[in-house]
Amino acid sequence: MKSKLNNSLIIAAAGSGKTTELIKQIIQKVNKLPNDKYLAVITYTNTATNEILERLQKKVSIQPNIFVGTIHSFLIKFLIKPYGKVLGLVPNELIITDYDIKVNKSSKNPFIEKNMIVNRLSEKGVLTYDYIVTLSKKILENDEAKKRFCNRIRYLFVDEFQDSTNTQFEIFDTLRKGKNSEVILVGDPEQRIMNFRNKPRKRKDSSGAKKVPLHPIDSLQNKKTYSISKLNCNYRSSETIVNFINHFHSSIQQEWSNKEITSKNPVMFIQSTKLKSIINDFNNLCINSNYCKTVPKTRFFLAYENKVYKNYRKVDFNHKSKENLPLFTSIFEYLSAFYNIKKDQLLFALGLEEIELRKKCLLLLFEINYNIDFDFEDFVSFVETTFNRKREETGEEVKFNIKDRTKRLVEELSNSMSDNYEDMAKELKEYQDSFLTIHKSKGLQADAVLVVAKNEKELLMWLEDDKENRLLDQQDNCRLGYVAFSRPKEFLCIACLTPVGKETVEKLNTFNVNLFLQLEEQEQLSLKNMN
Ligand SMILES: Nc1ncnc2c1ncn2[C@@H]1O[C@H](COP(=O)(O)OP(=O)(O)OP(=O)(O)O)[C@@H](O)[C@H]1O
Repeated sequence: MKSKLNNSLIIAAAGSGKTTELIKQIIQKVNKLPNDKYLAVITYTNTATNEILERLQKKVSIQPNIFVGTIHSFLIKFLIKPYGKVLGLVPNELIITDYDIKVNKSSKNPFIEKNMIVNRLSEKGVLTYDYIVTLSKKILENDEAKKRFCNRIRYLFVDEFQDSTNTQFEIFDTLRKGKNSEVILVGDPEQRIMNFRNKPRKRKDSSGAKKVPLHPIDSLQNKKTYSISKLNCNYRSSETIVNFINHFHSSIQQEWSNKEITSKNPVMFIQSTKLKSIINDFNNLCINSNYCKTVPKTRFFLAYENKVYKNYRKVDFNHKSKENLPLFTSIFEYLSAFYNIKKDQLLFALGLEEIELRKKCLLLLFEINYNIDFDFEDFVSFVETTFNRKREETGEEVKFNIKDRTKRLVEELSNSMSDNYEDMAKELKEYQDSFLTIHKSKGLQADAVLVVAKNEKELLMWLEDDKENRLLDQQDNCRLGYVAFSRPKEFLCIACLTPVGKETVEKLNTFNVNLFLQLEEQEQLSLKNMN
């Protein structure tokens, strides 16, 4: 007899051990899975896919009817390959590309122009990632294809559901509506920070006014179609940090659950406004047991934009072994193409010691991977100045006409980097300090974290504690604050690069944040007050 289907949305806030819960639920379902049906798990990255597969393998045997993969591989396997050709929507041979088509901003209607290019490519069998989703939706308009799709999958798990687009959700929801499958969505509404990539389109409401619709992870919480459950534990952070982040979460109040983290370090606001002093203060606080009970081993320096820490992103390389890490091989290859020099001649041609070259490669890596506002024009001069290519003998600058090739080369490099994400995470772990954008810090954790706002407005968005205002935030600003504040295990410091007003200080006080002003500045201030 078929067991009752329970479609559910699991709200899993930061540090709640989401993957552990996901694995537990998958195993329960594997035990009930009929041989002729599939259990599918949609993950957000290849790294997440591998982690889930590895952890599952330890507990159950992975049968061919278990699928774990990204949304695009899921759609290709279950919709495009079986029905795309039959329905005459794609030719026989398919090429899948993650190339993002960009049309000229000055174009009259960039949206239509992009669609035309994407459609023309698909006729030739070249499918972009975005188009895979659109095409899948089109396939599901065919009743027979829809029926077969629904009959094939018994259980569908979706990890990081907050980052799905509305169209992706409509595809998952088709399975729920088919009444033969169970859909389990897992995510955290407060960690939805990919709007810059998945911008939701405005739709007309009943009064005819154009509005951006709520993301399904928010709207489903008021409907009965999915049963809602919440993971209330926080296994990552100290009690003070859990209490602090609870002010901002719109749907969960977490409990401090990792009793091994007994320190009650206060959350600090560093009042200096110069980055150098802020970092200096943070360094001092980390080694002052009145503020931070144990000296942190790993630390994150976070900001919205990478450029905040541009002068600090140098990492000490001297203790590294000389083995060729895959990531560096990719960068060496990139440089060799960029300068048109054979790989083994790079050191000589650039006049650098190997250790120097490696340090500079790391700078390049940070620039490509962590700078989301990255500009190709600037990038050429960034590479040229970083490597400062001069003729050894004469010191004369050597110039190449490299601009045209840059974009392609950088894309190739950044693609190979995302494949190597695990290695990169390992490399980063070797360093005690990591300078990251908030986007890149998602899913990671460190003992101590410094989060720097570029101005008071940004800080106030991060500190927004009104649920309605947070829901209406289309730019992810409030949620970026939540992601950053929820990274530390033991110690959290916040700072702002512009002075903050009395009201902001009062707001910080209501959240039990302690203010820190360096002694010298305190003295200057009291002198000023006396005069
Ligand atoms: N059931 C558990 N008991 C004890 N510790 C746990 C449990 N689950 C996870 N942890 C630990 O808690 C920390 C946070 O877990 P994890 O990174 O899986 O959280 P998450 O839900 O993915 O958080 P985020 O959404 O912020 O990335 C990790 O150090 C993990 O080892």
